[in-house]
Amino acid sequence: MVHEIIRAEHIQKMFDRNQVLMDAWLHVLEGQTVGIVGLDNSGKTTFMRILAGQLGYDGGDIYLEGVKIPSARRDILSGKVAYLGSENSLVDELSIADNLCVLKNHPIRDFIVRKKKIRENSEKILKRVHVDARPGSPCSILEDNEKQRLEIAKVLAGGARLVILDCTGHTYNDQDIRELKELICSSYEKGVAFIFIHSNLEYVMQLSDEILVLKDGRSVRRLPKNKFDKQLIYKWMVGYEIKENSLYDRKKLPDAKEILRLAEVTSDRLKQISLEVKEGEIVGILSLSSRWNQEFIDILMGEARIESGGIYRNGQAVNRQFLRDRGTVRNRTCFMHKANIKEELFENLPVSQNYVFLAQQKAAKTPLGILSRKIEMHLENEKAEDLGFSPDILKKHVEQLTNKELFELYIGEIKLFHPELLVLMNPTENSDVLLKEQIIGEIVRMAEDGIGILMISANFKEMSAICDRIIIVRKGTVNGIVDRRDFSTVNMNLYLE
Ligand SMILES: Nc1ncnc2c1ncn2[C@@H]1O[C@H](COP(=O)(O)OP(=O)(O)OP(=O)(O)O)[C@@H](O)[C@H]1O
Repeated sequence: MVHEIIRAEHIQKMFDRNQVLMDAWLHVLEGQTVGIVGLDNSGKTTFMRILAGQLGYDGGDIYLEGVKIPSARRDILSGKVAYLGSENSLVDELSIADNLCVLKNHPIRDFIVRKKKIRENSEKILKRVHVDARPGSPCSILEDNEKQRLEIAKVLAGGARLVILDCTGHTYNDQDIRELKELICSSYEKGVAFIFIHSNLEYVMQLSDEILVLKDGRSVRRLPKNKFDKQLIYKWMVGYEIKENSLYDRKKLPDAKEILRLAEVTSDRLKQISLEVKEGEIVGILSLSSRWNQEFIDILMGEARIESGGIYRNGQAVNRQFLRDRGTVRNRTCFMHKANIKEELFENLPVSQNYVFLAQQKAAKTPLGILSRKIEMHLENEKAEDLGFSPDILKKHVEQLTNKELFELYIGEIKLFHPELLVLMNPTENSDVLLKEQIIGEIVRMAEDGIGILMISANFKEMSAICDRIIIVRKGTVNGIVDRRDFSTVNMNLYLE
């Protein structure tokens, strides 16, 4: 007989006067993965944190392994349900073995025996989760997805029966999804179950046995695997029909000049990378390594050194100082990594004041004072609409912004700078299907305005909707360049394997 691990009925939750969950329900059986999908703010994370005992709730019932759990006994849930969010809990500076700390409740009688056991157990776990590293190595050497698999193994070793993977903001590629699926399936024999949340519906469909659609705080549909249908699921999520990754018309600008060129750039992780971006072009880089991506960005931003090769802007060789000076009259570059947007802003100030700082940076660092109020008023009165967002956003503090508003703010900032080069890293990461369409549409419009765009992502489908060509990076080097007209016929996986 298949056992039920968790069942939740009519869950309700208020934050202040905001009713976030109205009627959320689900049940998960042993040996099953349930995918949960819904637009941003539909209440997925709140619901999951309630199931994991991290948050209380105002109405409804939760049953764990058939037993009703009193709402005051959240500790029972947190003992059996592990919630793994987008931020991983491993400490980069500690060794993998220390992070796993697999020996629980052992009296430390013999330090050497203990160390040996920890190492042996860590080796077993590393092998099981297909991570090719030594237990003594620091966690910082691992890719994000390797860290996630280790975390799963860790919570399972700690006795979790339900593992919730709330990874909306996590960047996966097909290989990562295959590895994750293998780990999930091999864990079923331990009598456990999983919940998987991600903004990429295809990944959710690949990993799940059932999908639950959450809309405005209510569970609205539950579908078994043989009924999965992307368009239908989007319709339930959004409320009307929507097409994802529709192909955009891309026109080449006549006499477009070269904006950026890399000639055989080599560094610690980059091996002889050559590429160019012209005005109005969208050039994709399909790379599956987050560490390679980071180093590539660091080099483009002058934060990391290159060992050989050259970087050219508008045909001129440039140095690190020039690259560091982005957003200036000389170096009209904007960089957008959605996950980091907030880091570039002052969270406790209203949006309008953030713009004052940005505008001042642009206007050669004029002192604050009358000028700032002038810019603020200008923004409030005229500029907000030009920049594409509602005046209401200007008054909000950055920390109160929704995902959509943050994006609009960022686009506003880009427009304020009129860059000639825009570097994007995973631009639609952590966005629901509606916001994704908005972001992609905005990128195309900026290219039409002549901005040269370099888009780094692991999402081929999305890139192929808008890019003029895609550069495929494998093991640090360019493994192929595919032109737009060949996107539909070329099998990208061949370049990545
Ligand atoms: N601690 C909190 N205090 C006040 N409001 C909150 C809190 N946590 C969440 N909310 C609100 O609850 C609503 C639902 O948020 P939640 O994160 O559960 O949705 P979600 O579907 O997981 O969205 P996303 O995919 O964007 O993470 C949002 O309006 C959010 O602002």
